[in-house]
Amino acid sequence: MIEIQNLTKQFDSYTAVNDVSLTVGKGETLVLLGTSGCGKTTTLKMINRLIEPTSGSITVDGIDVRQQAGPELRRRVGYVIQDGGLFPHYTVADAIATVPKLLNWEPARIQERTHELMEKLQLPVALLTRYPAELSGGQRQRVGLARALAVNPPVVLMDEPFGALDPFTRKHVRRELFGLNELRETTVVLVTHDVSEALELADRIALMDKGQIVQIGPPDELLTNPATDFVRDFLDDKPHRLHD
Ligand SMILES: Nc1ncnc2c1ncn2[C@@H]1O[C@H](COP(=O)(O)OP(=O)(O)OP(=O)(O)O)[C@@H](O)[C@H]1O
Repeated sequence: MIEIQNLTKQFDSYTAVNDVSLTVGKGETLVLLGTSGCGKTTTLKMINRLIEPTSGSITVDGIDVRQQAGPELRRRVGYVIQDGGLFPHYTVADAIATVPKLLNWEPARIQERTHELMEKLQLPVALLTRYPAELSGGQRQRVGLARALAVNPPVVLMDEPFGALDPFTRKHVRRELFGLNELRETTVVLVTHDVSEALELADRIALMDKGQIVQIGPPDELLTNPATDFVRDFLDDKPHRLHD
C-alpha cells in the first residue's frame, strides 16, 4: 500500500531522515517509534507531502505521491495530529466537512456522512455547532479522527494522536478508536514516542534513531529478538505487557 524507498531529508547540512526504506501493507498499522528528534514526524510528513524529500521516493497504492494533485492526495491520505489539529474558528461540522468540500461533495452527502461519523465516534450531534475550545481533549481527538476519515481514505497518518490526553483518557480513547471497523480496514502509519502505545497498537514497529530505522518488525519480535542494545534498552525502559 505504501512503499518508501531510500528516503532522505536534509535541512541545510543536517540529515533528519537518512536513507529510510520500508513498506506498509494494506490494512496494516505501522508505528514509527523513537526518541525526540529521531525523524519520525519528518518521515510521516513526507508521505503526505507536507515536507518534500531531498531524495528517495514514496508511492501510495503504486502511485508516486509527487504525481498527485493536492485534493486527490487528501482523498487518499487522511491526517490526524495531537489534540485533533482543528482550526479554532471551524465548528465541528465545518471541520468534518473540510475534505468532502474540497472534493465538491453535495451538501446532503456531506451531512449524511457527518452524522454517520458522529455516531460511530460516539459524539453527540449537539456538538456539531461547537468550536474546538468548547470540547474536551478526548472529543477534539475524536473530531480530528472524524475529519481524517470523512472521505474514507485508504491511508491515515497519525502524529502523536493521543499525546495531549491524560494517561487514563488516552488509553480509553485509543482503544475505542482502534476498535472501529472503519479503522481496521485502513492502512495506518502512527508516530509515537510512547513504547506502551506502540506495543499495543502496532502490527509492526519501526524503531528509529538518528534518522534511520534500527529495527522493523512485529512487537514481540523486537521484544524477544532486539537487533541492538539500543532496541533492547529502548523497549526495556519500563515494564510492558502486550495485552493488558
Ligand atoms: N523545518 C526544519 N528545519 C530544520 N530542522 C528541522 C526542521 N524540521 C525538523 N527538523 C529537525 O529534524 C530532526 C527530526 O525532527 P522530527 O520532527 O522528524 O523528529 P521526531 O522524531 O518527530 O521528534 P518529536 O518526537 O520530538 O516530534 C530534529 O532534529 C529537528 O530539529
